[in-house]
Amino acid sequence: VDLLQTWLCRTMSPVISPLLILKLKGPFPPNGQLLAGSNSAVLQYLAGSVEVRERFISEEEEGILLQEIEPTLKRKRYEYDHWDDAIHGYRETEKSQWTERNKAILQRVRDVAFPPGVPQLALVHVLDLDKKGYIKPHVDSVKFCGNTIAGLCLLSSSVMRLVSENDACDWVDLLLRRRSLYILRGRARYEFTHAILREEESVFNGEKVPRNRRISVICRNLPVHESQAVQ
Ligand SMILES: O=C(O)CCC(=O)C(=O)O
Ligand SMILES: [Fe+2]
Ligand SMILES: [Mn+2]
Repeated sequence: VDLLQTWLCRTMSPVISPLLILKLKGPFPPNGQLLAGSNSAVLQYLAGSVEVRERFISEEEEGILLQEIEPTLKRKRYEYDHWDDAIHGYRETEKSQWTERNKAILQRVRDVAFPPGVPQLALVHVLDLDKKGYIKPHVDSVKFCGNTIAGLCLLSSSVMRLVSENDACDWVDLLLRRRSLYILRGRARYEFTHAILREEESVFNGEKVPRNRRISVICRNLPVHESQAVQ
């Protein structure tokens, strides 16, 4: 029985379950659905700890963020060949100073992601993935990052895959459209790895999600021991 389950898991996980294939006949994504998973139990398990908000920023706001980010990024080179890195084809920066307009956008992110008074990292993480870039499955360091990760997605849509660390058969894909905000908390942040799929694998519910250069702007809170230390 174990062998059979393993075999089923291996054949099922990269493709889509029959349940989800049925939905493909409708508009894409079906019912505006942004989450797809290996089974309904895993979708339910993560329901309270994953959020995707489409059109969280306007095109104009995306442009204003890019204007401030681009000069810093352009001075760096994309990194490709560090086999040990979780991220491939990227450059990044951390930023604490923002123009008033962008401060207001980031404050909106913080307001929906974190309850009032939660100690947050002052530095905002800006990650620029090349068209060929991708993020391998990983769990963010519990030493440096608290229970919530909130990321704004600029320039390109992409697919984020969450896979249970207990059972690789349990996975959920998120459709992260350009200008959406995603939030991972609790279970999704601690018990599942997250990854951004490479161009060749960038498929959601059977539909190709074209990948281009993608920039994420990520706000995080502090782990509890850190926030206690600064009080
Ligand atoms: O680009 C993203 O949205 C996720 C980045 C990420 O997983 C990380 O920096 O730990
Ligand atoms: Fe991460
Ligand atoms: Mn390295």
